[in-house]
Amino acid sequence: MDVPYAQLQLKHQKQHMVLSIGSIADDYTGAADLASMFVQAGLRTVQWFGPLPKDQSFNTYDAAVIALKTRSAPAHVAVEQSNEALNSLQHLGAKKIFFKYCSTFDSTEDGNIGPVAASLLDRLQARQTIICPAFPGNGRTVYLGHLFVNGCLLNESGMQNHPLNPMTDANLLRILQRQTSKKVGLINYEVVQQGWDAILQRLAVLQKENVQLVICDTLCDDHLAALARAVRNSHLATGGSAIGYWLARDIAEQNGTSLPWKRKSDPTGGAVVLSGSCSPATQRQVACFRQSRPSMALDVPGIIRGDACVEKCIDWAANYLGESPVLIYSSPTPSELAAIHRQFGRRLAAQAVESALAKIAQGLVAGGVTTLVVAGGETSGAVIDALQIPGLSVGPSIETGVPLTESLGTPPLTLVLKSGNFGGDNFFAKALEAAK
Ligand SMILES: Nc1ncnc2c1ncn2[C@@H]1O[C@H](COP(=O)(O)OP(=O)(O)O)[C@@H](O)[C@H]1O
Ligand SMILES: O=C(O)[C@@H](O)C(=O)COP(=O)(O)O
Repeated sequence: MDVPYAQLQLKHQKQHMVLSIGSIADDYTGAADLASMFVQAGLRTVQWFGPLPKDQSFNTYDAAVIALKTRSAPAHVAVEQSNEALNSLQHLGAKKIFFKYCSTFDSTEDGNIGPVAASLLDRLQARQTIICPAFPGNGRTVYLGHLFVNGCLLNESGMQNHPLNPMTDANLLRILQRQTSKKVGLINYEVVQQGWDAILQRLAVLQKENVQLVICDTLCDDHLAALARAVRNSHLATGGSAIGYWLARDIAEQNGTSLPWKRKSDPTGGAVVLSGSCSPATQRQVACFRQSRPSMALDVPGIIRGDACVEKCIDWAANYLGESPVLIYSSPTPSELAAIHRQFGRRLAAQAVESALAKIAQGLVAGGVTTLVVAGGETSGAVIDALQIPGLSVGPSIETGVPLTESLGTPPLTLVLKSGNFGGDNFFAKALEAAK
């Protein structure tokens, strides 16, 4: 049975427990997106890479977002890591749990949204959760269970060409039901439109029918606000960062205002942009930045052959450090990407690019770089892991879903982790300006 959320809040305060909400995100940029929403809603937020350590205090934060790299992992690995993350959040008293996945519902053949959501339900002994990927502010809406990106069906939005998780179906009921044995259902827009009490009633009806995973039509922010209000007392909610914002706002309104964010990092070292995203928005950002700043494309076949491409990029970038930020990228067009996949295989090529960018990041930080803008979720995961960054203090948004952050640990670095499809054409310059 779910306990009223307000009662849990009181219990936390009495026991000096700190986290009002704990989240598990399936990739690093998605986590940054969610963390930025929490901050915007008024919660002091830490982003942590992996389970929160038990011997460390997080009592200066209202919210924690655990970033995992599970989006493209085998389903059993995603479930195992998500469960470990859940344990660590529960240890800190976070009884409101939010599972964050992509607003384009990025999935593998086997999951991982269904298996992870199902496992979290079981572990929390919760009977139902909403499935709410929509992000109307960024053009992602759900209508009659179908996901649209800027008015195009998901499978016609460019996501059908994604290098790791090509999305070739827009029907969320079909996608999710393929991933889990738990029953999947829908609350359609006619109900959502009527407001939170109608949603609550419909959830109760579906619960009687043993529907545990409830996809929610969402066309606008009013729908998100109503959905968040309807699940105020649920232990588990799942979705994109937009529903995360409304859940956090509900909590922040009860908690009061948070303190302003302060930076400790030195912004005067060198700055680089590393991009391994092939998404259309990143393609445009790469093209825009290249017009006015030094840039170098990765030689992917060379990397796979074992040529000294990484060293070449580091040496090249070193010439500019202190003078100008530089861009190092691999953002091939869909046809170039298809050719690479044919020649080397999808996984091998992706891993080679991730590993090269991660090594370049290591070399450049060792050489004095203190600001990194990284484009792409998997790419960010590889870079953060290579730099052994434990967590981030999350600051204000540069653009929707992309916050300015600072690494925890020494020396602090200024970091911007950008989801592939987020940001305007001039995003890289804007992020570097915000990082100054
Ligand atoms: N030339 C390339 N050939 C094959 N894979 C590539 C190439 N360039 C980038 N990739 C891979 O594409 C994937 C992009 O995913 P990601 O970084 O999550 O970006 P996004 O946020 O756009 O999804 C990464 O695994 C990256 O290594
Ligand atoms: O929900 C979203 O769209 C983002 O938060 C996100 O997860 C994007 O993933 P990547 O494009 O792989 O960065």
